[in-house]
Amino acid sequence: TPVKTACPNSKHSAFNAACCSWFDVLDDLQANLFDDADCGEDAHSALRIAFHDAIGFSTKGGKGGGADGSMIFFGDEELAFDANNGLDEIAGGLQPLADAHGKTYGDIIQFSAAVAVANCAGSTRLQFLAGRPNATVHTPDGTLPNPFDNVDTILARMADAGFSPDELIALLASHTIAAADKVDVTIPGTPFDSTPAVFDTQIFIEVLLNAIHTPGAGLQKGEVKAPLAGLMRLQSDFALARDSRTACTWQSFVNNPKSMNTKFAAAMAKLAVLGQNVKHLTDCSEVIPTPAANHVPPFLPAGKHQSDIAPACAATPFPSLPIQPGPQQSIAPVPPAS
Ligand code: HEM
Ligand SMILES: [Ca+2]
Repeated sequence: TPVKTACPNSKHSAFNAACCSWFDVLDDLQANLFDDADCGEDAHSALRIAFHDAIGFSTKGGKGGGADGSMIFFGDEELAFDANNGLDEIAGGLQPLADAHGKTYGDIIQFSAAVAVANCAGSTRLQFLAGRPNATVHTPDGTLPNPFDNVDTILARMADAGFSPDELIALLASHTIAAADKVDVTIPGTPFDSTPAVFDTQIFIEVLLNAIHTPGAGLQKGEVKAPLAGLMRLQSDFALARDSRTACTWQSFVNNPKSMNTKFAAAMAKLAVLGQNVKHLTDCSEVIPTPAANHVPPFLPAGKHQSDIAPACAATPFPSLPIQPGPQQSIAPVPPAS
């Protein structure tokens, strides 16, 4: 049976001694960037930048190098793209961390995303493979799906990068720990579901609620009405939840956190190595912490009823969910990173 050996600089021990240096990164990241292993704004941003770095890739070639850290390595160019608005902050936090520990930007981005997800209760541990070389090519603008794109455009871009519609919906579980700073700059930190610090299925439920609220300074490009005060809904999430190609997969996660987590982890494992030769990478998944459990089953937010759901999967009825007790809440913004 495999045995762990103590790592030299920390309280940790590892099955693979080559992974010990990642425990040092973990301790530094958790203490100094993630405010003591928090599922807050910095953790959310770390997951977002992992998507934005990796998706700049085409199975046909001619785009970027995938999960290669070009978002930081060529940050002067790539952080200026509209779709990367706001990612300068997390990039600026990760760059010195990578430099201090002698890690590449491609590795630090995917590592911090896996740790970020682990900081959010209800998630599952993601795979982490180490050893991505430095980026060598700039990613051109236009590789990110936009919230104002139609479903055809979004699915085509994801397919070009090698992802099926089902995999995209699984990846969008990420929007359960997400908020927008830049869609409407008058209301920074406005979350996409009522539980932005919990990796639960609420995003899949709440995007299917009928919507009545226009937050902030009115509806912006790529934004549609929200179901609760304090929430924001992206037009892309709205459309993908209702399109016949994706609606049933979307709904399938509503009452099934286990399936959501399994499929999210599988799609993230693929995303994290886009453009990389996995034969040259070392499995350091053992460094990723075990997330806390979420003991709250999927619910309709207080004040909502089953009749407020607009089901969109023709094949299967929307599951019956308990209603959160108490009066309807206005959802608080995610506080800015300190
Ligand atoms: C159709 C595809 C997608 C679109 C159109 C989209 C769009 C957006 C937009 C507009 C924001 C708000 C940014 C801001 O204003 O601060 C956002 C946030 C976020 N997105 Fe996505 N996204 C997509 C897919 C994904 C995927 C696949 C992931 C991860 C695997 C992801 C992770 C996140 C996270 C974690 C945030 C929150 C960032 C924070 O709170 O700081 N998104 N997304
Ligand atoms: Ca959530």
